[in-house]
Amino acid sequence: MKLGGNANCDLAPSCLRKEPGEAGGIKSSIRVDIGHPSSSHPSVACVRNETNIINCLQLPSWINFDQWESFKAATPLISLSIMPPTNVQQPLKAYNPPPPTKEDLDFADLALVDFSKASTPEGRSELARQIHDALRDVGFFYLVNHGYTSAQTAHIFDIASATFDLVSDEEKRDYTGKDTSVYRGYKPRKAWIIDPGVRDEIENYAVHRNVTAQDHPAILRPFLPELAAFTRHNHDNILQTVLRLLSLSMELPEDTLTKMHEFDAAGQSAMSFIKYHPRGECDAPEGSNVWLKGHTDIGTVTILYSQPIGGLQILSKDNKWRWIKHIPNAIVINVGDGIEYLSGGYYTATRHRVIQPPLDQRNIPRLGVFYFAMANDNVKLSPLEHSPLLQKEGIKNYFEADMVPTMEEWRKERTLRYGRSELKPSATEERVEEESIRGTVIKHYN
Ligand SMILES: O=C(O)CCC(=O)C(=O)O
Ligand SMILES: [Fe+2]
Repeated sequence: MKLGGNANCDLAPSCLRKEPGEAGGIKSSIRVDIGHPSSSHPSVACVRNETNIINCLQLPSWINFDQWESFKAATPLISLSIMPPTNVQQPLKAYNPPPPTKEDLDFADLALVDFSKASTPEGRSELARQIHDALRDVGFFYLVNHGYTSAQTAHIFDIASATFDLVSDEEKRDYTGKDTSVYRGYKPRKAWIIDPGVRDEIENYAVHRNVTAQDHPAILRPFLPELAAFTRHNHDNILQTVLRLLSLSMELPEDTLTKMHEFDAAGQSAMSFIKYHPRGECDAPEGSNVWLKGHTDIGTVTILYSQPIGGLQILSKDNKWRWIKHIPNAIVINVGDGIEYLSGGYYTATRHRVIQPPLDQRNIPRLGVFYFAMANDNVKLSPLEHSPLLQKEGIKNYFEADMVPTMEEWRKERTLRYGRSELKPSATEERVEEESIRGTVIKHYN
């Protein structure tokens, strides 16, 4: 193992990055840029003090975790990020979900958007029309040919499964998010109120898109390059393309929304793994089968990797809850509050919930992989008034002029209250509870 004691690391410019907004850009911690696993970017860890890179370590293929742990212990650092070489990965147990339900359920009719058409301007115009109609009529749609193979997606599910099943409760506690205004690290079961006297059985593990911006349990560390590539793919390929189509669909320049969602800007677009533990019969009051209350998503675009265990339902225009059907290796897309406010109500954030899975899948834990996109923190969630379409169709303002939140304010206020704040029963709708945030009403459905 080479432990050079100088700054002569030709990888340094690419492996260290300035923290945005910092004076002089130097922080007393180190960063390792991860690179794409399909490239030949070597695994490297760099150590820096206040001003200089003092040591770069190129990790040879034979390093193991004990050696890495001793290196870390022997190195007086404030913080350290590492991309371990991919060949120290232990193979993970494959996650094998059950087959899709055979029950004849009332499924929502979602459009299938073929992303392979997005590479040409003509294709994007066609897809922009398609997602326009899908969002106006139904609110959710599928994406296929999104660039990840079934095997790549399956391995992300293997990692998600290990995040919950192969980490001890004690270690989970060390990586549990402390700040309840942001999803980061684990959220344990029972943190949220579902019904009076009923708590959730949902475990979450949220990962900032810059995966080295937080520490991870040991089992995940060898997979950080893969997870980094995954958040990049979600952000740069899937999200940015959806945003281009959305901008076009509102007759706006194609980069209108992409500029509001920069990977490197301050913001909270993040990946999440979610595990729903089956609820015991006695844990819920008679007749309550809601696992995650009906809600709108807080951010702009939600990317949900289709998985076979049923339970996700959307509230259709006719006020009926309809199931989302599993399509292997498809992505399910919906828009959240952010797009509703930016589009002045032209696109509404469709309400959705998770209920107990159908009978033939009962008592099976339900695992999900998501990328929850948010606009840059400093984006004001006011309508894109220069859209000719919105001007024609009418623009709704959800907030008084001096109350319009930024994305950061909105996500923090919503996250802080979610599952914790007191909700009032709606005066007009049954099984609906409400809260008011900045003078706008947020509804929660059972
Ligand atoms: O688990 C699902 O299928 C949906 C989860 C969801 O809606 C959310 O976490 O916002
Ligand atoms: Fe949601």
